[in-house]
Amino acid sequence: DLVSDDQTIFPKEFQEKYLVSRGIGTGVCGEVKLAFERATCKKVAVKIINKKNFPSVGTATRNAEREIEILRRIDHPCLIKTEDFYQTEDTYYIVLELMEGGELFNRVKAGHGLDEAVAKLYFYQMLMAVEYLHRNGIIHRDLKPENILLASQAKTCLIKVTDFNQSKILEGETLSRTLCGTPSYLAPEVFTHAATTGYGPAVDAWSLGVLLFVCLGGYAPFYEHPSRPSVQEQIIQGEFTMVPSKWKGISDQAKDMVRKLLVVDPSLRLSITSALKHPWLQDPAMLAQANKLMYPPEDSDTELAHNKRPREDEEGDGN
Ligand SMILES: C/C(=N\O)c1ccc(O)cc1O
Repeated sequence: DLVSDDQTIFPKEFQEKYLVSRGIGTGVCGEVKLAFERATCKKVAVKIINKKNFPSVGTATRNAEREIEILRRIDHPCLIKTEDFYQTEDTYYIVLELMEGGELFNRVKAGHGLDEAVAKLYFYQMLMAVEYLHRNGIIHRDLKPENILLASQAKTCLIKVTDFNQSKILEGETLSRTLCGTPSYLAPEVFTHAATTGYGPAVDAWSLGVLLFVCLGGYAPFYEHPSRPSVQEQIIQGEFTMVPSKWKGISDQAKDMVRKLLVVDPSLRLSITSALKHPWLQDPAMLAQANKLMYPPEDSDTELAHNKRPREDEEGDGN
């Protein structure tokens, strides 16, 4: 095994395929580094996860390989692709698609929300990605701004959801591990029913509601404050405030979407499918923009390609 500049140990076969560069992100479950695939110079992201954060027994490791196979088949324009997977005795190395725009977390500056039109474009793509996961039997369970990546520095860009694989690959989440991260995005039933009746895909609808609240308002709906109940209590009560100064200029339809997602009772909460039908998203210009980002026309269909080819009525040797 060779050691990279900051003492991270990488397996030899990994080093033979990838050249590791600088750190580009850190999360609860591991560090992310930029790397280059030696054969193609293609840039990738490598998530390095210390197994002690995911206590695994023999069966879990076998599960990891099986889960990797499932995840390799996951294919949606708004989901980060798992490109490769290595493990040593104490570490997982997950090679992921690189997103040049980084984390949404860095785009939603404290105190300033995104333009409503930008938030709508991003939120629609998140809904499409999560609806696809649910259709494939995967509940994300950890949707938050750090797990929403942007394809470029442009405001109007493709977004991709990541980390849906970690909890799926690295053995099912235990409630204790779920509670080890920041609870701000966790749905109420994770605290009140998870240990007994468990929880379903509606937890992702709640987290998307929190994400949309943060993108529009520029602050979190449930947050630690000395004079307030604990975040867990605020969530269980569904207590949040849309501060007028922060929400002035935001449309009533956008606020209605947030209010219908941040509903404590999962059976009454807006489902992902219903959210996609909400009036706020019936916006042809946004839908056209999102579809162009998710399904870009093939090169041969773009006007650029047309400009290169002489038209039939033009001079040319006919080839
Ligand atoms: C996890 C990940 N990609 O899969 C990633 C994480 C952080 C970042 O700045 C860029 C990235 O592409």
